Amino acid sequence: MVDANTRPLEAGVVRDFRDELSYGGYLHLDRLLDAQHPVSRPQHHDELLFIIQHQTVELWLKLILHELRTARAHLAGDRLQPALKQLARVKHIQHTLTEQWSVLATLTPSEYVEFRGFLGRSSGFQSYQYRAVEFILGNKNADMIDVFAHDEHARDLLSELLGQPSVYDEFIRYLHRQGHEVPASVLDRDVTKPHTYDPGLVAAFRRIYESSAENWDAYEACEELVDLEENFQFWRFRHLKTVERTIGSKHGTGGSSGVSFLRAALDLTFFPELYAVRTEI
Ligand code: HEM
Ligand SMILES: N[C@@H](CC(=O)c1ccccc1NC=O)C(=O)O
Repeated sequence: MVDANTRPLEAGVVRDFRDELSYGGYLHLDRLLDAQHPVSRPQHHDELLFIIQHQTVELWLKLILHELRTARAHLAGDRLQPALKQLARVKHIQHTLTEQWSVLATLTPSEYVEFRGFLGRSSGFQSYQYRAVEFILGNKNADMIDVFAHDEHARDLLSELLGQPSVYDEFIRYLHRQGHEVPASVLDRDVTKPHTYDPGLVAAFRRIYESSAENWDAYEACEELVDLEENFQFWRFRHLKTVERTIGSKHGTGGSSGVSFLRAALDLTFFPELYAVRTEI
């Protein structure tokens, strides 16, 4: 134990950053910490929580998208293990994002209603990074881009991802190159449309799951994708429950019916055949 209950600074500790890269400089903390601008008047205490909760989500979404793009490129280049490494990282980020809901759940309905009106028609529905992650995972919907008529950067990003194969498309193409029998209709599909259920693909996965020892790589990758989808659904579910306890069945600021609109998203699936194969085994 230190006598004075204080830790003396060691002689080697760097103190002069006039000519050195500092922590704040490297991370651009000046910009990062100057990006929280509550709009409520008089300023409501809890609006800072609301802003920071969303900003941290957006930072993690940026990293998820970065990792998924790289995972997709690895799959396209037949580098399965590096792709799985990126997906493992995405799964950890998803855990953090799902856990993070508990912070916002401390916002009571009476607190939120005091500044909700100041949010106007803005809504998480307009998160282009969230939509980008959905697109790269295969939940394509060109209509979603309409919301970004005001934002060229968002429109360009989403249009780019809409026209590219999803992570699932690249995985299926990889399986085909590895000699797995995959329906041509799936390989040649219009990638701007959402992936739809294909029984021929279920048959391909069934062969992989029934001879897992001989198809270990593919088998492992299938289970990683199921983890990823499940984690995505856990996030959606926590969002739904947080919304339910905060605004009940009010309509959303973005113009939707609110909770029932969000509940419908729980029926969506990125990888339907990976779920269907479970019934076949
Ligand atoms: C008290 C907190 C929150 C409430 C009451 C709430 C409410 C809603 C509602 C009602 C919608 C439906 C669209 C609309 O009409 O507005 C929605 C969508 C959405 N929200 Fe939130 N939200 C909350 C927090 C968050 C947070 C922290 C995020 C993280 C970025 C988020 C991200 C989203 C996304 C991505 C959508 C679109 C979901 C989809 O298309 O299925 N929300 N939210
Ligand atoms: N849609 C929410 C408002 C909301 O939560 C929100 C508002 C602005 C930016 C992000 C938001 N988060 C999620 O939708 C509501 O209806 O209360």
